[in-house]
Amino acid sequence: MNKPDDPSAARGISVYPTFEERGRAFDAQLIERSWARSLRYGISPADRVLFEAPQLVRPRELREYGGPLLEAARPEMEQLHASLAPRDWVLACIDMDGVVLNAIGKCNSANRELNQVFRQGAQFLETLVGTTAPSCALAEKESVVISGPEHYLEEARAFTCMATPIFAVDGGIVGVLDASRKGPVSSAYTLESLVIAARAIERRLFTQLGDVLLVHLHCRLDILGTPMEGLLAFDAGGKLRGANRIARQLFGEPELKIGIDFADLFDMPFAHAVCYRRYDLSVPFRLQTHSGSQLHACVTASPTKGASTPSRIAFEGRRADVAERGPCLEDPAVSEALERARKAFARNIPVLLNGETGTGKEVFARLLHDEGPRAAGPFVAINCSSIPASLIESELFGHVEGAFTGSRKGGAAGKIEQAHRGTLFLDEIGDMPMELQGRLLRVLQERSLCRLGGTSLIEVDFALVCATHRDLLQLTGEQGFREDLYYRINGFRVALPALRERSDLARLIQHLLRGETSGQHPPALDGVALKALLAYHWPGNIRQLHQVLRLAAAFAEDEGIIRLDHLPAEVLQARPLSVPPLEVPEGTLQASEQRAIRAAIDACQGNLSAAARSLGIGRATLYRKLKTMD
Ligand SMILES: Nc1ncnc2c1ncn2[C@@H]1O[C@H](COP(=O)(O)OP(=O)(O)OP(=O)(O)O)[C@@H](O)[C@H]1O
Repeated sequence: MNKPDDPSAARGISVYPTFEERGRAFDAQLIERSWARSLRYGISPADRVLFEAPQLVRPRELREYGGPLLEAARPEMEQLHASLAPRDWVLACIDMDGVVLNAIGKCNSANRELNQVFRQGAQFLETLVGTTAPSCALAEKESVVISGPEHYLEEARAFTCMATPIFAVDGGIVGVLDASRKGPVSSAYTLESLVIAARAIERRLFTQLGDVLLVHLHCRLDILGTPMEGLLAFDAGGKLRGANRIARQLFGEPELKIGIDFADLFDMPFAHAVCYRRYDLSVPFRLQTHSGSQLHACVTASPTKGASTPSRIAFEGRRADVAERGPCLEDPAVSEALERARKAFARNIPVLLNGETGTGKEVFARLLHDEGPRAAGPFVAINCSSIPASLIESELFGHVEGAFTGSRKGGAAGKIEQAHRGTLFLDEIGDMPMELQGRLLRVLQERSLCRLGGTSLIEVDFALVCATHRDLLQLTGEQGFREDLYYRINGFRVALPALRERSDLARLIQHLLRGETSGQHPPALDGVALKALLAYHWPGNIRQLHQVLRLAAAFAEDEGIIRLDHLPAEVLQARPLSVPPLEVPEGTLQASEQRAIRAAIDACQGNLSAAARSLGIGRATLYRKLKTMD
């Protein structure tokens, strides 16, 4: 074929790097095809189009018809431009008709011509400008770099430009993102940045879908939460509303038709995925496709419009105790109580914590200390129920040498003295012997104490936090606790809710699981196991939950996913009694059927084929029925 302006011939005499030198995957045929089309369109390389063609669309009209793409592209372009700034790139967002919606470039002499070429409303279609990066990327739906003489028009040959397509949620091309600059450049880094920005723009287009469930997926766990993850959007009925290009590559394009059901793609009921969102859990879990592929997934609600797209979901986690990781306090009642208690504590008002065992009373007390005005001082805790009555007096008040047989040489300071300029935490104060209650009251009133066996007064200055699982007021009525002491320690009372009453149980699970990993991702939680944990009544509260998760994470170490059989018997046995009520009227035939289906799925640990067999129905029937359930 006779090609008057063969791009490869031009390359031979060029100062521009060769394809190989640019060190990137590159399809030379893509440019040759574009040149062939440009020739066919009857354009002459000598034509002057780029600088002189009239503006096709006025900027005012652009805002209207290019609005959604522009809105999604602008923040990503600004960010990319800032990172490329020292090298005078002009970035342009161009719609599917080749019209420049927006361009960003510094106003300097190096950019003068490109700012003119990429003016708003100018059009880049192969039929008008021949081979350029944006026109070629639009035609080929592929990323492309066009350097100097690879441009069809002579007037464009002083530039290097690269463009990458932007795909809409339905898979169609919606525009391209272009980066251009004068002269030859090494392009690999810029092209990579451009592609990542385009993926981020596509993620922002998902936010324009409104209220959808977003399923983030990839076969590699470390890709989840990055712009390179697969993304599917489902409406409340489980119907597919959008899929990004990476998800389309994972499934194969024909599979992902808009409107198909979640259950047509995955071996998991949609209701389980919804369960992750309901509790706002971003813990990754395994999702099996009907073709048997195992994907890592995580579910989020669609981010609110305009909110920045998180570039990374926070999966980071290593084994660390609560003190290091910080407690989870997302239950509004708990966080509100903490806020008030902080204020009281800062004014030296004694705080009394009431709550069942394991509800986090000591964690709460430590938090008050760590965030209070005495944080630089000591935090001294003493459990009044675990020390024998005969020892508690010396433990609390200290003793002088010779106070009793076996007393320490030189005497010893008690816990109250040790808490000087810090915080004294008296746990299980309801178990303090009556006779000591009077002595404690005196210390609190006089701010001084006398060591056991001693005569001199020692001044003490400490903040006080007490805790108990008992009803102290009732105890005062039964003569088990001094009423005057009760009012003295009860400056501000906080009733810590039992775990079964907390609204942040799912968050706590996630939080504690993160602590069960050493330098890697936390174990994922199977939907059925999550439900069982949420349904259990947790008599041992957070302490018990922590133990259960620690054990389950150890059992699930090889698989990386916690399943029902990794949970202890007491959690499983309690399940049937406490499965959350179904959202269909009790007593109807439909309600009974749904209960039976859920029970079968739970019993089969989410394996739908096994559940269908146990129900005596076909798998397709089970899918059909699941579609009608939440
Ligand atoms: N908000 C929280 N976030 C994360 N972990 C917590 C939280 N609260 C408590 N825990 C964990 O739960 C366990 C029990 O907490 P803590 O000892 O504070 O409870 P407690 O009410 O003082 O118990 P007890 O009354 O039996 O002394 C600890 O392992 C602690 O790390």
